[in-house]
Amino acid sequence: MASLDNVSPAHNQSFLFSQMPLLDLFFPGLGPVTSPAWSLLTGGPSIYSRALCIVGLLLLFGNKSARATIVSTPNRPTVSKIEVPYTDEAYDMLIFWVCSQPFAQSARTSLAKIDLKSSAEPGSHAEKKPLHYSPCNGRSYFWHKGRLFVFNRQRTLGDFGGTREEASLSYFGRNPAVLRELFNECRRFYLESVENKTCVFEHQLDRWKASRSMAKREMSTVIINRKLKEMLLGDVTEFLDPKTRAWYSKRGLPYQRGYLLHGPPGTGKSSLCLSIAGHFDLDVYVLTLSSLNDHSLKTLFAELPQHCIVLLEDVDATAVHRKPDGSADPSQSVGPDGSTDKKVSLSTLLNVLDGLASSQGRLLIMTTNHIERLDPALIRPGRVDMKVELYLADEDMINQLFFFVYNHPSKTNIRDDESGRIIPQPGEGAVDDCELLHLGQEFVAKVPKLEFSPAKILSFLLANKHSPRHAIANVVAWMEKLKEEKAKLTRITSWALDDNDGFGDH
Ligand SMILES: Nc1ncnc2c1ncn2[C@@H]1O[C@H](COP(=O)(O)OP(=O)(O)OP(=O)(O)O)[C@@H](O)[C@H]1O
Repeated sequence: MASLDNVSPAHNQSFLFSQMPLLDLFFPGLGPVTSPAWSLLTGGPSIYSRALCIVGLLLLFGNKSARATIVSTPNRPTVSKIEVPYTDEAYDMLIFWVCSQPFAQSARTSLAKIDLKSSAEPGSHAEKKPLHYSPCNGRSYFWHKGRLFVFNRQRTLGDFGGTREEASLSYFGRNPAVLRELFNECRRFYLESVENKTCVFEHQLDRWKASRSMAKREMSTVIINRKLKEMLLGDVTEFLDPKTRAWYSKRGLPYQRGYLLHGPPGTGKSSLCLSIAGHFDLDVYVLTLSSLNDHSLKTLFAELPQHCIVLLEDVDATAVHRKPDGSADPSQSVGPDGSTDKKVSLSTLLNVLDGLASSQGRLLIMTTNHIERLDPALIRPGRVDMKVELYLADEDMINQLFFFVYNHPSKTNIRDDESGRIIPQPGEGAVDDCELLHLGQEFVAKVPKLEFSPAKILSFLLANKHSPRHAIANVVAWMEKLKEEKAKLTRITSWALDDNDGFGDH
């Protein structure tokens, strides 16, 4: 790939001469004038000014056909074009590829954003918040594999104060296969960049949009009851088996499966969902019911791809109302604060979950801290096929969490070639396997069972990650502190309630 802007003058010149027969093909009559013009053009400061020179020369000296070509470019039928809607993942593929190309760096109009994906090391003030530029609101001309293309991206003000974007890729030729080949290249480039990552999609109005991609979370990093984990993995594996799909299809059943992950905060519900996505290489589509209405919910379900996870987090927080006669209220749902301005009705939610408008092969994962608050219709078999309860840490989980922190694979892999023993890592307070086993037992003995969430224990261990002995020495004091904080919080809450009551009495 080469842009007119980003090649050294000498190289640029020879490169451009190699393109001249091609220019002749698309701009009949251009050949005789290009030769002296190239030397002028290759020294120009930007692609824009060079493009202007070309246009000027053609209009001045070109024959009738060349002038006509310029005037109607690039909307003439001699130009092939692919348009890409903003809300499609193809848009991300194109923009991602474009931004990696040299011509993007010299675009005259760009969109500047903080580069959230930058892997720059924190610390240096000068390198904080690096910027990322992408061509915008204008045409960029570029050469790719000996052909001239045009990238065009327009941002306009959309409905409700938002921005609308659209992009297109054009090619000076009639063969659409050339454009498709380039687009395929964009697709491959994009897919390579998200390999070993889990892509998360969120909705903007009633369209899905890729919001982030994150490193796949390994199943082994989520510490839950081992049998439960095996059962869950087995169930998903069987569901995603192509034979199961055929089985569903023969019986005319919607090919989809629902899971409810429930349990106290910090027990790993969201983490488990992400690790399932990582393990089975599925993308996650996050639904936020509170920002949707019936119509957008239906549209979003209709636009789900095959084989994906739909995640409905904290589903109790947007409980949907029933009518007094017990049927699902078609017009209202209630937010956690009791307000009735949310617009997804229970009946519509149940319908979309039943799969009438849904994709084939979707896994629905709902999470909640309060299963008792959910409408029974929402979690009846067929809509939720498996309920997975996650607990506060029991003995086995405390032990697993301890080993997860101090015996991480990255450390155990570093072994002495001859003895096979772990080589202590400097500054890590490293201990050998046997000692770690004893320390683990000591730690487990000090922590009460089913009292702390895995999130809390993990956070404590991470604060002591360099030394398991420190963790053991500090764990009792840590638990005392947590208890004190909890008691303080309870006092404040009851004081606030008493105060409110007292105020109300007056
Ligand atoms: N069982 C677990 N195994 C490993 N890490 C866990 C586990 N539970 C929680 N964590 C860690 O604690 C943090 C919070 O976990 P997560 O958000 O998955 O919990 P949750 O149950 O979804 O919480 P909430 O109900 O508050 O949304 C994450 O950093 C996660 O890595």
